[in-house]
Amino acid sequence: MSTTREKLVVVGNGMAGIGMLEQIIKLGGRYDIQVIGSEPHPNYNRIMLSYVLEGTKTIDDIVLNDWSWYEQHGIQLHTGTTVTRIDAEARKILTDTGLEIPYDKLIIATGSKPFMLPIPGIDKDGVVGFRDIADCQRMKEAASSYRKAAVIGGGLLGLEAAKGLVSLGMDVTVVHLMEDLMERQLDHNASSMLQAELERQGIKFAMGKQTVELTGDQRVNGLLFKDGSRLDADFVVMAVGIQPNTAVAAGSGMKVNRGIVVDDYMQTSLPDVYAVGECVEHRGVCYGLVAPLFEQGLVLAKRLCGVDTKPYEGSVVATKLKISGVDVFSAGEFMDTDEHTVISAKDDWKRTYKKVLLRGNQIVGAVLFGDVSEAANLQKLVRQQAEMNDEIYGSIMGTDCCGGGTKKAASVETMADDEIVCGCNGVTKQAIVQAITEQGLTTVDEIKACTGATRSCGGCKPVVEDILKYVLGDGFAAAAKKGICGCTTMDRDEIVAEIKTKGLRTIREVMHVLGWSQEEGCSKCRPALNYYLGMIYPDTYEDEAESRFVNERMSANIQKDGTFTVVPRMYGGVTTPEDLKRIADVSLKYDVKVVKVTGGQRLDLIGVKKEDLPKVWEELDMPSGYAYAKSLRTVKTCVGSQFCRFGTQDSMSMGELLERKFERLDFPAKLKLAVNGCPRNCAESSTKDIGIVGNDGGWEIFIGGNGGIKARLADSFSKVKSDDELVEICGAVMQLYRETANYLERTSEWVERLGLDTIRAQVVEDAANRKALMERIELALAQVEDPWKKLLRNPHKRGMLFEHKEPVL
Ligand SMILES: Cc1cc2nc3c(=O)[nH]c(=O)nc-3n(C[C@H](O)[C@H](O)[C@H](O)COP(=O)(O)OP(=O)(O)OC[C@H]3O[C@@H](n4cnc5c(N)ncnc54)[C@H](O)[C@@H]3O)c2cc1C
Ligand SMILES: NC(=O)c1ccc[n+]([C@@H]2O[C@H](COP(=O)([O-])OP(=O)(O)OC[C@H]3O[C@@H](n4cnc5c(N)ncnc54)[C@H](O)[C@@H]3O)[C@@H](O)[C@H]2O)c1
Ligand code: SF4
Ligand code: FES
Repeated sequence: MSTTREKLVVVGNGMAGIGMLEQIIKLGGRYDIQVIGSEPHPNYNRIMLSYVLEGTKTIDDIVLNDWSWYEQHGIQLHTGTTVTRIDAEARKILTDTGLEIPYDKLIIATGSKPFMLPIPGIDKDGVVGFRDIADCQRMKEAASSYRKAAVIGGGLLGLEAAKGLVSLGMDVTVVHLMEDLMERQLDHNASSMLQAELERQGIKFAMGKQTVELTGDQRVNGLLFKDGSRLDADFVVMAVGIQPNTAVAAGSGMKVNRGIVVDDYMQTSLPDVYAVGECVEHRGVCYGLVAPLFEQGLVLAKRLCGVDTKPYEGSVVATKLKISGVDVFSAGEFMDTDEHTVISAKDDWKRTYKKVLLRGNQIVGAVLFGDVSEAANLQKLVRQQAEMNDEIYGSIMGTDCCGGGTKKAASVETMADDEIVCGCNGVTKQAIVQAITEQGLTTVDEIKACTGATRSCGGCKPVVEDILKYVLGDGFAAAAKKGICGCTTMDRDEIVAEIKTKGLRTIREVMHVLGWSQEEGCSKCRPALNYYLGMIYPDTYEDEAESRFVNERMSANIQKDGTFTVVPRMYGGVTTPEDLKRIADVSLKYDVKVVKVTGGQRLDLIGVKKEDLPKVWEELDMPSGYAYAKSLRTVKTCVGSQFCRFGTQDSMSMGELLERKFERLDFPAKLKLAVNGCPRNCAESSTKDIGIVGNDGGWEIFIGGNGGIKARLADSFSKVKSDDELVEICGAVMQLYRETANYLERTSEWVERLGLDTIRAQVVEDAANRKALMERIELALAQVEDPWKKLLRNPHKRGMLFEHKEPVL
């Protein structure tokens, strides 16, 4: 028996080709594999280029299979190499680098290229498509040297490109041929709501414009439209659709229409030659999204491994725009006709819109704007062409009152094993179930690390969570439960509940009554219990300073040389010449080593000796900036409407108001805010725990942002019309966070754990609950006092903490 393996050659090192190879590896296929790719990179997640452009991901972050993956699986990779010809008779491919590689089975996965409008000026400098890493780098470079960008095409790609360029500081106009954006996915209602939202985020639009020429000398300097009008632009991104890469296939005699024609098993018109991905035309359709290409890849991989498979019968596509704060979803049919039964709801105040289309009684399409919590569910229903019934209606249209959890579990049960749950990464229900049962996974994060599901747009997270609940059943709650430290098996919720029901009042009492394994507790549980008790009994609990971390005990940040830092409060980042003079005098007098402007717009006096701290605070006579505390740190503001010509809201005054109102309160972890006068967002709301952005009609609130190690963009949470509403929603969010977060849990983790919808339901939708939360935070706020003022009044404590010779650590 021959031991020689068959030669499998893949042309194209993109998501489709490599996704299919991953399946072959999983199925144990035995081939000698070679991959040829034009780009100089290993396989990466093309869809994440939008995030690379806006700066929230790096190229390294989006690599799907690094160089070692190819080595590990014995795959020979030729990067920077383009296949120029297929010799189907001699069964070999030829490359631009002079390679001739024989094959037994050949897979074409050459994807698409951006369609460049055939107009005069298209070859000028400063005109790019947006398809690969090189394009992305060109765009980032342009943003550092040029200011006015035009993006031609208001589809998914054009809008994501425009948002990325706005984030890079460019002045961006989207030029769109039609009157409605994303007209291939959205109806007029959703489209106009989308446009309004994107305008709020700083994108400009030129609608119904046909570009007939790109003007300029060597470099583009503008666009000329058919109606004679013009637009200045020194950088142009072409995003008017894509064209399958078929040249090599066509040149080898394969049947090619718009794409390479394949049958239901991805076979081309030539023997032993297959094709997958965007280069393919299947039953007359060329796809431009990743979910179909993973479905195609799975069928082909099974075929090549001799595993029984259903034919590929086409995909029902769903889209989600990857722009933070813009929730829009579309699946299946989206334009209503006389043949449809239409279920719809539009709320102009909340700026939400839902539409579900039925043919007969079958769900054949859906469009959502503003609230996409039902997206994953609807995507499945549309794919299954499910029959509408009262239960489904109730859950989608929000008239449901009970039993949601049970229904979700049931709907997971009816999913086919090979149904793709994560479209972006081609992960099936079966792969997730196997990962849970065989590897003992208990969290979505573990499933993400193991299977890749939820790794990209995150749209599949609710379904992954449902699968987790469904597979683990009662074990889900047990698995999720972990003691807060080694001293107890109780989690936060249980401890807080026991403190309340048993009326426990001190740390020692909690540890004793709840059976702590170590009588004195540990450095993990003591600060946590101190916080929980203070949160539960704000007006009566006696804070135990010795249970706090050293920085909080000293009300200053200790540095590596043993000195401390002093950060005076500057409300909203605004100061006065008098305060600055005092800071300068004190800095000189006490020999401050460095005065540093912090990321939160405050002044940090670094290098103050421990014994000088009380005197420094006394002479500064300014409130503490709490730079050491699990508390409200800073409210960063932009200039806003007082001075900025773009400003629609007074961000400086609002920042000051919020900082004065909520300072000094204990939180589970540090809390940072930002307030902006308009969607240009100069004070960077998206990386703050609470980010506020002014707009013409009021304010938009974002929550759960984080710019630290685990960076996370804040989610759009609520839009309000008045300053009072803004303060109330912010206060209620803060109190809910105080009451439900684990100690040290940042809002970025808290929002992911609780879910935005749960938080919104308690804070925005339930007015009575919001009021109650506000009352409780007001009670807590009534107790707070500046720690330095308090300390300076207490000579004994001052002596003990700062003039005592023993180390305090
Ligand atoms: C910015 C951006 C954002 C996107 N966002 C989403 C999203 O959110 N959701 C979604 O579903 N889809 C999204 N897409 C679309 C998605 O990325 C594509 O559907 C997917 O990458 C197509 O995979 P593919 O393997 O068929 O083609 P590609 O990923 O294009 O891979 C083809 C590879 O083949 C190489 N190649 C071509 N010709 C040759 C040759 N002759 N010899 C050697 N190599 C060759 C190309 O250089 C390329 O590397 C996005 C696309 C872009 C550009
Ligand atoms: N979030 C996502 O799912 C996502 C994001 C980016 C890209 N993609 C995919 O990448 C591919 C490319 O995206 P795309 O947006 O370029 O393609 P597209 O075909 O979806 O949209 C192109 C848009 O350009 C408009 N247009 C066409 N000719 C024009 C002209 N002369 N002037 C102005 N506008 C014109 C069209 O009306 C259309 O709305 C698509 O397959 C898309 O699905 C998906
Ligand atoms: S400073 Fe404020 S108001 Fe002015 S452009 Fe920036 S975000 Fe808008
Ligand atoms: S569907 Fe986008 S990450 Fe899963």
